[in-house]
Amino acid sequence: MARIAPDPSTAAAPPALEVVGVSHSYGTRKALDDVSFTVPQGSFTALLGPNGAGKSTLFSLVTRLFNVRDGAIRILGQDLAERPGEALRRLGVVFQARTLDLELSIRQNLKYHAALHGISGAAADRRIAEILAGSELLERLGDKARNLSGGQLRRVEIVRAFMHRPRLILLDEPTVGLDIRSRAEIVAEVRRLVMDENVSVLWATHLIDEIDETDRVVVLHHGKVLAEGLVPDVVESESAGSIRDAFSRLTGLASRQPDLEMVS
Ligand SMILES: Nc1ncnc2c1ncn2[C@@H]1O[C@H](COP(=O)(O)OP(=O)(O)OP(=O)(O)O)[C@@H](O)[C@H]1O
Repeated sequence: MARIAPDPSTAAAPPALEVVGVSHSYGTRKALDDVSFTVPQGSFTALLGPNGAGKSTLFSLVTRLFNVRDGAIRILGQDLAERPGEALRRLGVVFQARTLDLELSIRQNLKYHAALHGISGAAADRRIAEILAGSELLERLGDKARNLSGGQLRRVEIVRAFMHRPRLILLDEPTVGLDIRSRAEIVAEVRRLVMDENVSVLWATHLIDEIDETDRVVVLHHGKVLAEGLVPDVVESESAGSIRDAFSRLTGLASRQPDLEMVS
């Protein structure tokens, strides 16, 4: 596997996320096979893999929906099995499936989540105003979630994930099912929040066009990590012309497709 050395400037801090030798099976089907990678602090790391690569399984393990039976996962140095409370307190998650209560207003959805993290009414209102400064969603806070578009609902879920000031954000294919404009808005919004709040991101996607030249990328295929590193380094190590080309060389999947939706 092509594994590129991490940026030395971040080497001293514990990684935001460390996945070490993690395997997971559903019955006899191995979904993750000895998976190891890191998300350095302050990085935007794309977890790139086609449908069925194992991305959601990995997210289920990091969020403790499933127990880690083989290997270890650490969030900012805290072992998920040994100190789950400490580790999960620093984590914000946007799952693939929609999880807002459609009968509650946007404000109620955000404040309910804040309350679960011990953030009281006035502090939660201040935090909402802070995250949504300059966004048209500020004017929609009193609207029921059911009256928002799919792209707006996704953006509210992203805001919700940031409410308790996590240090690491996981997003599991957050733009699935959205049109091109909404997708671009969401990618831009997350990148802006990452800069403003100095958080680390693991962004699972099968869409190569969501990956930026400055990102780190972890290529996952059939439950195995095939490459890990900054995009230019992965491209170079595969003697490829682009990350799409590098992905194609690593996985043997065709690179002409606009995305990887149809391959697995
Ligand atoms: N509950 C389950 N029972 C059995 N097999 C499962 C289950 N969930 C996932 N799998 C299998 O595990 C493998 C990895 O699936 P996973 O959903 O983690 O991949 P993914 O990269 O998230 O794909 P997608 O983008 O389609 O969600 C696939 O072969 C899938 O069929």
